[in-house]
Amino acid sequence: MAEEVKLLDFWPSMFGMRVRIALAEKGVAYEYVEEDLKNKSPLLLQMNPIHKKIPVLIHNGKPVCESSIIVEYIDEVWKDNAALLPSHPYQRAQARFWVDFIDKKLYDVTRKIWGSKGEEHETGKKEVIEILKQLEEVLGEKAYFGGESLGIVDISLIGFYSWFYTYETIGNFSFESECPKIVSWGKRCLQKESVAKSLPDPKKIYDFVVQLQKALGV
Ligand SMILES: N[C@@H](CCC(=O)N[C@@H](CSO)C(=O)NCC(=O)O)C(=O)O
Repeated sequence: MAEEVKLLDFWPSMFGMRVRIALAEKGVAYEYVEEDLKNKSPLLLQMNPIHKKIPVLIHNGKPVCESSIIVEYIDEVWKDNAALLPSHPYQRAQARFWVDFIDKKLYDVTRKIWGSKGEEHETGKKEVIEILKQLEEVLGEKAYFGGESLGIVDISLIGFYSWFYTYETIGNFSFESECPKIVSWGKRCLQKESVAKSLPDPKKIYDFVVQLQKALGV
């Protein structure tokens, strides 16, 4: 039976971008299915009945949910190409720690920047910069969080980089002056075709968020 790979996704999602990049890094052909999150498809509800969220990878009819779990699954199934996780158990544990840090910390505080005003908005800006400065420390002088090549931590963070223009424009600040190493790391990642073809135009994300703010009455 021919291998069937399908990705239920939503174009501005930094979580969906992770899976797109992982599949591209591995050279896996797949069917991209854009979801309307205001009117979720029966397939999404069937394949992810617990969270009802994207991304969902459907591999030969079987769903895998949660973006960082999907990236690890892709790394384990399509072993031949670029490894996305380190091979040494301790280094794998460290990579998973920083993926968990990004998941626990970054999404909620970035949402404060575009999803709220006043004190909450200002707090969000400060917290995002603090988190990115912590990640700058982790990156140090390495080219990537994965060392000499893109790894799961890079893949987990780079989707947020495509939202930087939105955060800076709405928040009226510059990541370049706050965390220059993260900005140059993002540009470096975008030199890779697997990243460049998976991340939307930052200005398209900004236009989407402005519409979202109007809809939410922000
Ligand atoms: N922990 C999960 C988060 C996915 C998610 O929030 N998906 C959003 C779109 S991106 O913000 C989603 O599907 N939202 C639909 C909903 O909340 O109903 C992961 O890493 O895959």
